[in-house]
Amino acid sequence: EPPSAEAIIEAFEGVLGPIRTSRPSHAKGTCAAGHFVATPEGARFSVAPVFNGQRVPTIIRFGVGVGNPAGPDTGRTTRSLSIRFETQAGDIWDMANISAPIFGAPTPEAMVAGLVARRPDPATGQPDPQKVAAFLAANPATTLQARWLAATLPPASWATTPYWGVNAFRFRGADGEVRHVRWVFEPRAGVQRLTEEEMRTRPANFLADELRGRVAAAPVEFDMVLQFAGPGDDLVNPTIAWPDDRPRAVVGRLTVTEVAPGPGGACDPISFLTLDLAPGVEYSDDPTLHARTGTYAVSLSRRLQ
Ligand code: HEM
Repeated sequence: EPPSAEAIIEAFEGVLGPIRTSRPSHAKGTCAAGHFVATPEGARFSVAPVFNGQRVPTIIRFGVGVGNPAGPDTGRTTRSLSIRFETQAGDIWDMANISAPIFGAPTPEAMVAGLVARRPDPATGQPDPQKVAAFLAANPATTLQARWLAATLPPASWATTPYWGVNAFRFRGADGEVRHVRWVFEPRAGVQRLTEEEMRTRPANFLADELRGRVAAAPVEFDMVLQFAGPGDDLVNPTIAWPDDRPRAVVGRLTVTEVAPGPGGACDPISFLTLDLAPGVEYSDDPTLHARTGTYAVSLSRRLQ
């Protein structure tokens, strides 16, 4: 039995304290808005309404993978791009994507065990380094994302990094065929990362103003690209990326046209994980994907109390 949503939230709260107003993960963020338009390839690979080629309004949240809303924009953590699509007919699809191709836990059990191992020791207020080391030694898959982040400089802008959906999904195409896919949002501005020097000198809160400046000059765009699973590709473990040479298709373009002038906004009362698009887009059997649904809902209800 995988851990319940309540058990997962309790594990987060054991490390970060009670959830009150901010998210326990990607606590820092800025609301934005724009629209999505699918390509003909999008309509070919999914019968979901979002891919019908019409302009679909979106509510967007750009985030930073920190446990505290005051965390720095310059650290070797993930950045995020969360999107709510809402079609003219009222179909809603929410997704939360990160700036790394893999996740930090292979299963919900490993995620909970990792959080429990990092619970601060009441005597010191710090996690017990021995417990953390023993957990990592016993769960090497939980070190893969941290290794990727250690080897990759952080983005210079929210507009200059790819964002991966990470979990596998099933797309039902216009031909009736069901395909296992993962997606990535590729920045039309190209990939640009901070230098080591800039990591030290950029202010802790540079990302929101940088994005406001960019969008004031011209919309910021991303191509949504599907990657199709090949034979033997892992469909249930988000710590394993699929090989780069798998077939791809550009299925749509996201255009960011507005950035909130300050904190808060329309993205805050959303937990970005609603899937209302069956039969065009469905969950894979990945247990970490299934664990997200209830957990995001519980987190939302606590932070909106
Ligand atoms: C066992 C698996 C996972 C658990 C238990 C989990 C848990 C959570 C929770 C509790 C939140 C806060 C939600 C809210 O308050 O609205 C969150 C946010 C987030 N998670 Fe996960 N997560 C999991 C897997 C993933 C994966 C695989 C990704 C990779 C794409 C991911 C990316 C994000 C992002 C981007 C956010 C911020 C969403 C926003 O902007 O509101 N998570 N996660």
